[in-house]
Amino acid sequence: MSWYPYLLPLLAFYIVRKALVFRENSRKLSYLPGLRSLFSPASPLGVLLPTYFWNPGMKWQWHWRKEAYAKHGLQTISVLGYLTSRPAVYTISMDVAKQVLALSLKGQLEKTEESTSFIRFWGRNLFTENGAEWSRHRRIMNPAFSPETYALVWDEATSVYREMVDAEGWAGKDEVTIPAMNPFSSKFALIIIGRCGFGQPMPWKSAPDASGIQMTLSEAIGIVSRSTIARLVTPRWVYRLPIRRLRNIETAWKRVDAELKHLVASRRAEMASAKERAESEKKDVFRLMLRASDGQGTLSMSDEELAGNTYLLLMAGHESTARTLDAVTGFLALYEDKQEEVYNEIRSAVSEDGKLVRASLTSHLPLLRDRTQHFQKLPKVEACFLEAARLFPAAPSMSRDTQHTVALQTDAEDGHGGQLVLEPGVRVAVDLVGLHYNPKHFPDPEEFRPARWYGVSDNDMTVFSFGPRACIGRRFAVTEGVAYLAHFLLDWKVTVVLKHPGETKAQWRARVMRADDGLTLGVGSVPVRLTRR
Ligand code: HEM
Repeated sequence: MSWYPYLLPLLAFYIVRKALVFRENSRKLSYLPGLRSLFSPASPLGVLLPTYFWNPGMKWQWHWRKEAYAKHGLQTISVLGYLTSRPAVYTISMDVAKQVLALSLKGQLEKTEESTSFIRFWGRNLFTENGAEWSRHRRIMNPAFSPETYALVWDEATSVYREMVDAEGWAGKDEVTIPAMNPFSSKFALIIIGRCGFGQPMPWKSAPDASGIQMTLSEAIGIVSRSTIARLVTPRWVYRLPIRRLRNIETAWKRVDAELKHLVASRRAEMASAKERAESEKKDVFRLMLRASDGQGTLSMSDEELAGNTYLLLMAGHESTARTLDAVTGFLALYEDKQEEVYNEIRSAVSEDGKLVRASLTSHLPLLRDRTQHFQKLPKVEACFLEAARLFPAAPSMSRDTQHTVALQTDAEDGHGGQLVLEPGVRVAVDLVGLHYNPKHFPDPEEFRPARWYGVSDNDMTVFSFGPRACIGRRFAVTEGVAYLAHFLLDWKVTVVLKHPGETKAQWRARVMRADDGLTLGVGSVPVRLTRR
């Protein structure tokens, strides 16, 4: 029997249904002007299809942001897709952002459906949970982010940097040209999270894997992080089709999954043995998390949750830092005067035996801790890392869904008459790209100006979100970034590699420092030249 006669009615049904949904969504936000397009940015088709005039895509905050907000003279706008279901509101106002993030804890706004669907791959974890469950995960994980962990991060970052220089053959050279920084920063960040996050040996030159799957763990993790968004919006069977690229993705997911389960099981066994626990001096994040979990009695974590959090740490703690390192390298190559300032600061921190002792985690860290840990301060290096993360925020938006009617207070400039009332089922996103380029909060936002971050407290480091749900790994990331940059910039002067002799620095910036989207936001390939100091 032919199915053609049913096609037209089915299509008509689909269009009418979408039109009704769109009408209902528009009603919910009828008072709030904003962006209208075929697909909304976070919908499956919106994610899969590239940015085009009818599809804002995942990079809309980059390409369409200025027009979208400026057109209506608003700091908070609505974003609706004609063919997608969830009505959304995006804000670049700090006041509104703070309320959104605070309400997340009071149960009025919760993690989005898409965020919680990560459970499908990873199991329940800190990122996917809300309310009391979130607080249980956070309580168990907090002790794992301690000064001892950061000391380990500094030491490992120092060793990995040295291994990289030797293994890549840069040690004996006066000049090295690097077509793209990303393979190095990505590998660096992966090894750091492997060693400091999970206590895995992970050498720079990793041996091929013995599990029979022809893919190293690093390769597999790279593929997993690049394909996470696509896997969220495509069914599993797609990856079993006889297409090599798709099969590789499936293999990578299996490889990482097996590795993490093995890690959980082996560390559990280790912890179960009291003797080994007493002997084990290792303080990686995973072991500390497991210890804290054991100490929580009925509030401890299950194996599934441990695996979920392991996945989370691996993904959240790897790419975001690597992408920020790419961006900061690019900016320092462009702004040579800033690089010189930073270099002088690093030189002044070198001890008499020519070594860089551990730098402080954040510039305002209590002095007492600094003294006990023999930490030094490199505020200018830290500020460069934060400024690059402002210009290219690895997590470009933080989205929540309303559970009840929510009222957000707005100021006069936002033009909503003092209050925005959102019905249940509306998505609210803090547009971190827009907020970071909002001249009200960051004057001359396009300029790389690290001094903006001098003396800023942890709570005001917007790049890591703010409030109690801010990034748990922020000090981990900052320590790693500062340690890497301090060693790298002490050895090398970094300059841009131009495409042709006539290319200006402004053209280089426009060509290279462009948004490249994936699981996280960052720049693409950063071609630089290293000249020995
Ligand atoms: C430059 C590097 C990093 C940036 C820019 C960054 C940014 C962020 C942001 C903006 C959030 C909030 C997301 C939201 O509320 O929707 C977040 C959450 C989180 N980050 Fe990071 N992060 C970085 C590095 C790290 C590292 C190194 C780790 C772990 C080792 C980590 C682990 C996490 C976790 C577990 C959460 C969820 C926290 C919660 O929901 O309570 N991040 N990060």
